[in-house]
Amino acid sequence: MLNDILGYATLPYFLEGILVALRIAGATLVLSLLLGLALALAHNGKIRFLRWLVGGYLWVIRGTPVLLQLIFWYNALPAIGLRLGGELTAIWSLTIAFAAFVCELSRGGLMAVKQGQLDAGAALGMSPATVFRLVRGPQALRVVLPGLCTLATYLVKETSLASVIAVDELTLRAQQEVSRTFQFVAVFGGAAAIYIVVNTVIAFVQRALEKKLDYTRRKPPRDLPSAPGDQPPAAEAKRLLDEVVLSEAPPGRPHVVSARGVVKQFGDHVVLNGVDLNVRHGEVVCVIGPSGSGKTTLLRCLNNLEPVTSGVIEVNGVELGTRTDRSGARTVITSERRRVRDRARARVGMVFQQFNLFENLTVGKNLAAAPIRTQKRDPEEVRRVAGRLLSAVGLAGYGNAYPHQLSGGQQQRVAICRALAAQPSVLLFDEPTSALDPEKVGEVLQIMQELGELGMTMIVSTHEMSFARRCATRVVFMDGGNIVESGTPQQILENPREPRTRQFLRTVLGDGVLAVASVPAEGDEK
Ligand SMILES: Nc1ncnc2c1ncn2[C@@H]1O[C@H](COP(=O)(O)OP(=O)(O)OP(=O)(O)O)[C@@H](O)[C@H]1O
Repeated sequence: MLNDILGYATLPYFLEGILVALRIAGATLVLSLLLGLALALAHNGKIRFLRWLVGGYLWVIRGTPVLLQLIFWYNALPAIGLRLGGELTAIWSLTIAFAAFVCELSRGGLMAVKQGQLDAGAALGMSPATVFRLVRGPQALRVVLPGLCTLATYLVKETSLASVIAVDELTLRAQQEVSRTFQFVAVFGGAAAIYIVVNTVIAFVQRALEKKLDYTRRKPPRDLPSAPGDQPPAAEAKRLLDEVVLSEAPPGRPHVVSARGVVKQFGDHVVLNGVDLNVRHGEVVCVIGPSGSGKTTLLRCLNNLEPVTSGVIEVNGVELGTRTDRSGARTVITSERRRVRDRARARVGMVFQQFNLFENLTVGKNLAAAPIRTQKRDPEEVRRVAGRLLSAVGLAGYGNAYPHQLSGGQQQRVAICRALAAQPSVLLFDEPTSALDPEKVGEVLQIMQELGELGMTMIVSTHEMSFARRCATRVVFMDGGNIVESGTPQQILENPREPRTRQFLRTVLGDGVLAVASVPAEGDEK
């Protein structure tokens, strides 16, 4: 019996049948991948009509058997004048059926990419298409690959359905052979063996692809320093950083950042309540305040990651998120292309609390992505600057490492280098040390201090009062979406005017720290 099965499994007539099946499966896979991805993008997109259309398509396709769809198209296509023949009809029908699965898989993959990855790309001035090509697509592919390969094996088997419309593939040939010889165990056994071999090959390909695409499984580069490198002395670090810090104020522009009457609402919740903030070139502004006071939201508005509800923000002479015409009338910019262009022109660098390094790219590529892809700078020059920056933060030799191979402190140092490599006009830091172990906090603050001393314009949302005291040129206290008061670190941290500021500082610093603690000001709360 085994010999009979083997005989049928190697029968040229059957092998030709599996070739037909593979032709249908291959063409269907490619076409359904393209169609499914387009459907997923439309389903996740902003055009409501397209979302409904795709939703309706998924509803019908998922709700009906593939066999019924195949027979329907076999009859419907000639009725509308399309005589495609059995094989092409099978490809058409299976593509429409399987694109629905690919669409849902792709949507899952796209949604699995963390928002922070997309924010980091946008903050670097990248267009959504560039972020998709470099970051979102590869990361989503890693997630959907096992599902796609399962779909491919399923597809090879489902080609057998085409036998009902007389496509001469393996299952039809096996049926014909059984009706001739009545040896159904040997014939169907032989056909099954062929399907199993093909799907085993697909499983091997899947494993190889998973290994290649799964950046989290990559081994650290051989030349990675075995012990974490020390940061160079401040003078040396500053010499290396000097090249990327804009030391001269741009002529005729008093403020690098100017926010006027900024209101931000999420639904009915007013998070920023008419914030005014002007920052001159070379200033280091530390924004402090209780949790929920709107610090992060302010930084995200300054970078146009969040559109403002009203008010105006200008960075580096570029109005972000709105357009004011000659009569002074202001309109919100809805065009994504325009928002991306403005963000790239304003060159706002951003360092996030959770680092948000591109997980699928090496350290070197993280630094080079925006300067090369978006700013179109010379790749050689970008690589040289990237090397200098990594040396300045004690990470020379880490260019080929992946973010997950670094400690939190190292990742945050790379994130600062990435923002600097794009030559920002201002650097925003959103609680850059909050996610770090206490002993790693110092290494990040040291770099920030060096940048401040070099004249980098920075706005830092922070709970590190000692850093604010030491490095800030101005401290801004926020509460309830308002700037309550601002002044020099001494004024705000040692002698605040406002009762709410005193109350906050007493909570975070303790009672004895405020010079004024024993001298209640007029209106101070008991
Ligand atoms: N996308 C959003 N949708 C709805 N509400 C939001 C959104 N982002 C922020 N908020 C709300 O805005 C308020 C201010 O949040 P924000 O993160 O700016 O505060 P924060 O001062 O940075 O706080 P923390 O110091 O804890 O980070 C909070 O009440 C928060 O719930």
